Amino acid sequence: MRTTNDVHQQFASFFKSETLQPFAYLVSKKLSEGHICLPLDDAGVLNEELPAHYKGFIEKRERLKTEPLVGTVPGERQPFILYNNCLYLQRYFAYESLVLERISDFGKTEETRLAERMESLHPLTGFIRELFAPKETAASGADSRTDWQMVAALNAVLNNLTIITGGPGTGKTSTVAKILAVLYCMNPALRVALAAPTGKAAARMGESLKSASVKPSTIHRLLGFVPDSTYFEHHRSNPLNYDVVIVDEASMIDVSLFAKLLDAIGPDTRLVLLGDKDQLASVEAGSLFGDLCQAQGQLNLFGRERAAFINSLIGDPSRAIDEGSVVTESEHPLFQHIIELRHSHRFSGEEGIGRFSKAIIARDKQTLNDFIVSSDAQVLVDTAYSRPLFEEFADGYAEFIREQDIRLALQKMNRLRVLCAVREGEHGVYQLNRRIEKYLQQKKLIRANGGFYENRPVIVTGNNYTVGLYNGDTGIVRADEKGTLKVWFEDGVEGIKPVIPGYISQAETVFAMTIHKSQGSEFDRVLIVLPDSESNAILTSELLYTAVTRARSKVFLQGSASVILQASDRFVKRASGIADRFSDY
Ligand SMILES: Nc1ncnc2c1ncn2[C@@H]1O[C@H](COP(=O)(O)OP(=O)(O)OP(=O)(O)O)[C@@H](O)[C@H]1O
Repeated sequence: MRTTNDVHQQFASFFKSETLQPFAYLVSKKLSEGHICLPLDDAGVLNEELPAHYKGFIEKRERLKTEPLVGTVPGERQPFILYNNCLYLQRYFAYESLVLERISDFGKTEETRLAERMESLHPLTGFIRELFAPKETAASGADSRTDWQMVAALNAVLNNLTIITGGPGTGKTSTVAKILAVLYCMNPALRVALAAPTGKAAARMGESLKSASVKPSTIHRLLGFVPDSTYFEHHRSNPLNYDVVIVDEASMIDVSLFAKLLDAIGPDTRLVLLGDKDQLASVEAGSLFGDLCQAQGQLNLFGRERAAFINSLIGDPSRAIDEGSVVTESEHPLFQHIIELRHSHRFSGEEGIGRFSKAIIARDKQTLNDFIVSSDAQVLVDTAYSRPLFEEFADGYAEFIREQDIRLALQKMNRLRVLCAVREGEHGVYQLNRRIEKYLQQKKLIRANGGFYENRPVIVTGNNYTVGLYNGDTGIVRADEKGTLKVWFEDGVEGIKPVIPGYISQAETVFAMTIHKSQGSEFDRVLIVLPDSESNAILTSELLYTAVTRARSKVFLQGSASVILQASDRFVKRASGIADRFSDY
């Protein structure tokens, strides 16, 4: 059997140079772990990751500079690029360069349009203030602090590129609706595109933005997917023909798609990227969204001139950008381009899911311990993996099984989910799906037979463009009026569509799913089941945070105290050189 390490070894063996081989091995290994490049500064760490026969070679890294296959100047067409003491595969260096170049281009275009955009916002002051008037239902205290939603929306009008990050319920969707309202007011013929990295995330964006007349699509579809090619129809020479492109769940975009998306945005198009910087990054290499959010150290900083202009539109000084966020003008291309929404309108930071998720990100052991010892109304931690709790949660699936109406059954099925960190083992997706099937079978709710049995919830695991099904789509098996079993999927906001099981070659049962797969989805309640060994490297604070924030109202968490605390202590630090390269642009 070929192991993953063999693949890296095979890649390394492809190069004849003894100096290059260990580094080629590590670059390949790091890429498979999601890193864009190999930082060369820590010989100890590098040596730890190398197989025994390469030990000692790392000390020779200075020689890389003279290797014929290693370029040291951007633009050089060598298989490897050594830059800022990081070793890249040429292709990934090129993606990173493209992202930097396009961000810099956005800034140059903005400069030429800023005065005109400011001028056209002025007459809309009344409309804007009304649009953003605090809701009476807003959580107490929400009105007496900077209204970052308003700041984000106004920047999105002024900028060509705006990045909006925020945790669950901080109003990302509400802000998008308001950005569109302002832009439509400025231009009633506005051409809008809405997109997300996966079909599921695009569908959820559609549900959240029901009032928008535009149907969100996947980024691949927006860019014009070309079968059997890594290129898209839209790129720099054939840019997207929209006034504004809004992309949700941007933390899931890998470096290659990120670069291609930015490349397809022309000078007349605004791009707004939304996401949660604290969530898991893309499965593929790159955590660009998070890296860009971290590139300046601090978020929500503005120059005096921009702050004064925005504050003049906000009017109310208590909701304006305060002095603490006003700093000396910066040349950084992302300065005034990233806004973090800091107030959750769904969760209080004082209790429940809001407090628990904040504690995970902050690695606040004391608070996590409080939850472990005594649960609250929204978060119940079960360190004993109690069977009754598991079965009670599984009972929730009876609701969709008993629902006759397929559309309602689909909605009910998607109200709850078991989320696993891993696939294999007692607490992995496969065994938990089987356990739930067995339990529901005992209750005579289903008759699981390994195939497409009636009421089997199914997740599609690969794109099928012919049938119009995408990785992550979920459906249920039900008989049609002739008694033929079909898999039914939600289709648009109101509709459903049946697909013959024979057309679905890549699918799994989805009573339980991986946390990775759950990104971009939300459920009323989730049961998170962690493996019982804290040494599992997959358990990170991002993973736990992503799982917990999938829930709208209730989280059940099965895992030992040490596993939970260890997970929150381990965070993914993906290597990319992007933050250090902004000074070149
Ligand atoms: N400024 C506000 N004042 C009061 N309520 C708000 C405000 N902004 C948003 N909300 C409410 O908070 C809830 C969450 O908002 P929204 O869906 O826009 O957040 P989100 O960041 O997109 O959430 P998520 O991505 O986690 O689904 C909604 O019920 C919305 O009506």
